[in-house]
Amino acid sequence: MRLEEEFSHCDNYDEEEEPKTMSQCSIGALQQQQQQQKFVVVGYALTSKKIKSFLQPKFEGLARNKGILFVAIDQNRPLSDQGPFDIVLHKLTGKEWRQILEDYRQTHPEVTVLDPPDAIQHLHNRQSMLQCVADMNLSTSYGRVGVPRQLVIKKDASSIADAVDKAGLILPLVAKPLVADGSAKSHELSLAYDQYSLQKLEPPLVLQEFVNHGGVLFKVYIVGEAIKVVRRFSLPDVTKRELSKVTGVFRFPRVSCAAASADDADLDPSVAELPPRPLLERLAKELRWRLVAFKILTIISFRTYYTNLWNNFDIFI
Ligand SMILES: Nc1ncnc2c1ncn2[C@@H]1O[C@H](COP(=O)(O)OP(=O)(O)OP(=O)(O)O)[C@@H](O)[C@H]1O
Ligand SMILES: O=P(O)(O)O[C@H]1[C@H](O)[C@@H](O)[C@H](OP(=O)(O)O)[C@@H](OP(=O)(O)O)[C@H]1O
Repeated sequence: MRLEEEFSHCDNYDEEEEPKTMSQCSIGALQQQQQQQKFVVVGYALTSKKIKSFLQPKFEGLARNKGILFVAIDQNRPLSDQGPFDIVLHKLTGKEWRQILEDYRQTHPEVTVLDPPDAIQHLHNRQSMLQCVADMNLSTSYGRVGVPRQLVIKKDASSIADAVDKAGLILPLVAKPLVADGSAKSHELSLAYDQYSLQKLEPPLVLQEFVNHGGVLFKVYIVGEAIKVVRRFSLPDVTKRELSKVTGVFRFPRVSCAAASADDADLDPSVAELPPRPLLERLAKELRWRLVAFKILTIISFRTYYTNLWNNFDIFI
């Protein structure tokens, strides 16, 4: 990437600020900047939903200040005729697009494709998405890292109750579409309280045991070495009493989206305590995740002593 070597600008750029003016940095430095300025060009191929949420004018301005230019890829024209790009950033799926990217990578090895289709294939399916976490079998001094017990139902809603019974999954169950392709539909989740209602679900889906976690979870963002953790409100715990009384399938909206931030909320310390940094670093390292966001649920019933919060917990991702 050309950013560090070739693009030099005034020191101390504040992420929130406009570029510095002449009076703020030396004329010599500015001239040097003009001579050396070479933008990192990011060609992007994203859905209109993603463009709206991600490419906000403020973000584009900030990127420009840092020497990064975002340029839309025209999907109706050959990729090789466009650019030149330093990076191709995409979040599209489909066989045809995959092939286009693979061909482009062959002919343009100098361009960083984020991410190569092969490397992210497993993320398009909620079952394979969590498999690497399960396979890792990570047990640290902070606790065991695992995934909620789950079952995949490919088709035939009438067979779900039997399958759940055989697998020994305990109700209530969170039902998630198997495919995770970034569409609004792929985020439509439901909570099934009783065996009989399971037939109302729509395969293909993943059924996951509901993990009580105190109504707050942690969303972890990893970019290279940088790790950022935020608190989000989540589904409330399901009590035994509620379970004995409630039946049916309840669809729920995106409960832990950015608008559901719990960072400034006055939370019980037993649910507010952030996951320990070394644990997150270990997770990122073990999984070799370089650019990712994931959620951590935990079981609060294990949180016995405040001073010992994150010791010996089951940590669910
Ligand atoms: N096993 C579980 N036990 C309890 N709550 C869960 C479980 N799985 C998911 N949830 C709740 O459902 C929400 C959405 O689940 P998940 O993150 O798997 O779906 P998503 O579509 O990837 O989410 P998002 O819409 O935030 O991208 C979580 O934020 C959490 O509140
Ligand atoms: O805003 P946070 O809490 O980081 O949650 C993100 C989800 O984790 C992503 O999965 C969403 O992207 P996709 O809908 O492309 O999967 C992403 O969708 P968006 O980019 O359309 O906002 C977000 O919902």
